Amino acid sequence: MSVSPWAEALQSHSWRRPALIAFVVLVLTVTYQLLIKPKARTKFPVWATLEVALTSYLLDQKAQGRRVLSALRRNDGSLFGLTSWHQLLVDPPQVDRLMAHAAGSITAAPVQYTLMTRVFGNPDSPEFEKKFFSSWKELNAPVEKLFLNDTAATAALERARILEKANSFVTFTTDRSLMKHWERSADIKVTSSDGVKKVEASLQSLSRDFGACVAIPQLYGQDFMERYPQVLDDLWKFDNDLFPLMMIGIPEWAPLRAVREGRAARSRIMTEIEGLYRRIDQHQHGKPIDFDADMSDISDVALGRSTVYEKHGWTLPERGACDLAIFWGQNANTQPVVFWLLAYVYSTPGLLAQIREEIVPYANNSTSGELTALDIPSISKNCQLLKACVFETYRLVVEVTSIRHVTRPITLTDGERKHELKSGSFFSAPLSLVNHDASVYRDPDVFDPTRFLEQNDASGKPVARYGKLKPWGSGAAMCKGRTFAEKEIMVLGAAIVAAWDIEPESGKWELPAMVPGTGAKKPVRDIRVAISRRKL
Ligand code: HEM
Repeated sequence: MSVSPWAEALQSHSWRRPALIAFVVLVLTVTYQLLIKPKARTKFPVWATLEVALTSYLLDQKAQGRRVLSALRRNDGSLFGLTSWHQLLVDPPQVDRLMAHAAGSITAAPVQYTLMTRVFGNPDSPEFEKKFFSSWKELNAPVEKLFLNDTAATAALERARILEKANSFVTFTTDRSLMKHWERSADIKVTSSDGVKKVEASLQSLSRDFGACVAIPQLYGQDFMERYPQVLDDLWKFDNDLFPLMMIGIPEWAPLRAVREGRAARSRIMTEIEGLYRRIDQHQHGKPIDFDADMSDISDVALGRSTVYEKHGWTLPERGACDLAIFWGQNANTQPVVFWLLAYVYSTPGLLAQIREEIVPYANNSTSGELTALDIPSISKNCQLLKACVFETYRLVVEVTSIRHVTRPITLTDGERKHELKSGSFFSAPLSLVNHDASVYRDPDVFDPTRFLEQNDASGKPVARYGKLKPWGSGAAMCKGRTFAEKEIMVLGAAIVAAWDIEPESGKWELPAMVPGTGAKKPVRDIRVAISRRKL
């Protein structure tokens, strides 16, 4: 989860004006905050979000930007920051050392608390704060057990009936009531040319919602999806409209349509998750279950979190609001990455054929193109070119800033210098800044998965390695869903590539420009494509 969705926007030249506005807002906010001298600083300040964005933008301007920053910043060396309350660290080896500090010195909990209260709709009250800080570690444990553990993540994907779903990626129907859930927002049209039946669709909506329909039941069960048909519309409305505005401190009462509709979507999601946790509570206490709902496939994540919520006295509405963070975190980055991966693989000349050759032992088709077998463990283990494509997609579309609160003073050795990070301050590491640096990645704007392929010394075969890429953050608070996310992206990518031919409706692949998202970037427009069963 990145909290600097505007950083990327500021890196494009068309955003210079917003950069200037952000700078002015930043200076005013810092001055205001310093003047009123707030007592507690347990929340990540709004002005620091803007500071991350502005600093990232200026650093990307190389010498010129660094000159401006040098004039403004408080420290020198690898630290950039206007105040002693928030410093930005840009040197990757330093970041790794700093992030390796024990939990007694740095923590991500106040950052999570900030998101909980600023974005996910929880009350910012002393009672809630106490409840949150006493349980957040315990609440993360069930998430780690399922989404971080290799065997558990693979088993979850094996339960997700991906083969069957991938064969119905498009169903060649225009009757909305017969469509699969993921087809409903893709503006489907059924056509045929040269005797081949095709579906015209919006690729981003289709692939993003397809991924969400695979993932969400692995968290909350199928019944949740069926009981709440608007779930995907609400998720993306909250993610696209409300989340970035809340992060930059727009008040909830702001008379903006995006805020009003985003809040309504958020409130519907929270109510539905609250209803789910009521049923889980009934199930766990042997009581009659609302609607006699099917509870057989609710994940151990939700069951385990329910136990922790109960232990710490969370009310049902609080459970709904808190779990929104997990629901959002499970989907907000993963599903856009599935879209971009497909867009890159289908549009890069020659790559589709190479990937198909690589996955054929693990994703078999019948002569009519339908998938007949999908070997999930082998795809994530053996398909190194596909994995390199996923890494290259992360590099191009995932924006990451790790943020921590300092709980004990830290002395940072920075070459000849020593910096003091004081207790109670925050520091941020904009980890994806390096992803666009031509001295690290040659031709950084080009999609080239081979940059992540290295030769394995023992086998002599190519193997995909992360190198300097850090899509999951750094240190102990690194992403708790990364194993599941990466497997999901690879397997969905493999299944769709194996079963479907996809061509741009315009006749020529043109990938849309990107705008900052809440982590993964979003296309400025969807891509209209024609999809047909793969010709073998
Ligand atoms: C491509 C997909 C994903 C990306 C790029 C991603 C990225 C990230 C990043 C950058 C962080 C912040 C780490 C830091 O502060 O250093 C994070 C945190 C987190 N992510 Fe993910 N994530 C993805 C998918 C998922 C999934 C599927 C889940 C499952 C629920 C998940 C759950 C979490 C949680 C619980 C945290 C908070 C960890 C903590 O504070 O201890 N993420 N993620």
